[in-house]
Amino acid sequence: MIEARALTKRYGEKLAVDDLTFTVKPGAVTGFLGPNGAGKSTTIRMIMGLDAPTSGEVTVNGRHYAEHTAPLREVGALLEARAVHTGRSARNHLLALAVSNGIPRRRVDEVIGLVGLEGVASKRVGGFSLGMGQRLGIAAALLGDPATLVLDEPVNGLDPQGILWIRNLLRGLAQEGRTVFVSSHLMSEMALTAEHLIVVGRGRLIADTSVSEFIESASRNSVRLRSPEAARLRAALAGPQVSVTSAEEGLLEVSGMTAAEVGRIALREQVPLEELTPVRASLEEAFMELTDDAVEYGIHQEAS
Ligand SMILES: Nc1ncnc2c1ncn2[C@@H]1O[C@H](COP(=O)(O)OP(=O)(O)OP(=O)(O)O)[C@@H](O)[C@H]1O
Repeated sequence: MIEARALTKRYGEKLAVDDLTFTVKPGAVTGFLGPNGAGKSTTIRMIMGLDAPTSGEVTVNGRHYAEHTAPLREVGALLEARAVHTGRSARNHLLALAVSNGIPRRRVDEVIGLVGLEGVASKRVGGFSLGMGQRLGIAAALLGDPATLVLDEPVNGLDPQGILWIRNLLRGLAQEGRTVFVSSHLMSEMALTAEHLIVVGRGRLIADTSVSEFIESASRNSVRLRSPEAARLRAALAGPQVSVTSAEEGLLEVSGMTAAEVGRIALREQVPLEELTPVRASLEEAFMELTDDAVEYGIHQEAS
């Protein structure tokens, strides 16, 4: 369990994390979502005791990170992907971590098996691919068999096979009853991996909700239709909550009405329809809409 209360971090003038209060519960994958610069990494560093809050606090399994006597057994972390440049083998890297944290040596081979690195465990880590490096990072996070896992952008730079592997692994770990908190700036990836979402923008909390509710609330749905009498239909569709646009002659895009409602009006007006299609906003669009004014280096700023 991770609990943040009024968590705030200021770097000089910059408020990187602004009064965040949220709880990450065990038994589900919780996505930590926000555009670049939203404050995700800063929040994760404070969870892991690598950065001190300016005000507020965050606890893991009921205590501040620094108060745990055996932190690796409480919380495992994969921080922003960076290759471990070392001449050590993967097994020796993990062994060193285990020994210095009072973890039995046999656990090393267990985690190597869990992440599928058996074949390369005696190879130098310095020569690992990004995907192998990520697996090794996850092995290190799992070493202490922690109840809580925190992963910062674990799928960055991975191929589809690697992404699928991480998705299944995280789901499995949550099913075992662990708390799994995983950051990403990719809405579509999180929708497939997470059940719950904490969404931030410019350091502030935008949403703390289930994935399905988030998509429902953020979706901007519309109806596309084609008719040889589009102009007449357009006039009949007009209303205070309805907006109609037309990108080409005969084609209308209607917001604020369901396809059924549009169909009934067309029937009433005796207007023939050649196409009537509900258009659902994509997940990325839904996410962009919600975080639009929260994007630090968004198109709007670049344009201005
Ligand atoms: N050490 C620091 N000193 C000054 N500013 C910082 C520092 N660390 C982060 N920031 C700023 O705080 C804000 C939040 O950064 P953070 O890295 O937490 O965002 P993020 O959501 O993880 O973004 P990304 O997806 O790009 O990693 C950004 O404006 C960043 O420039």
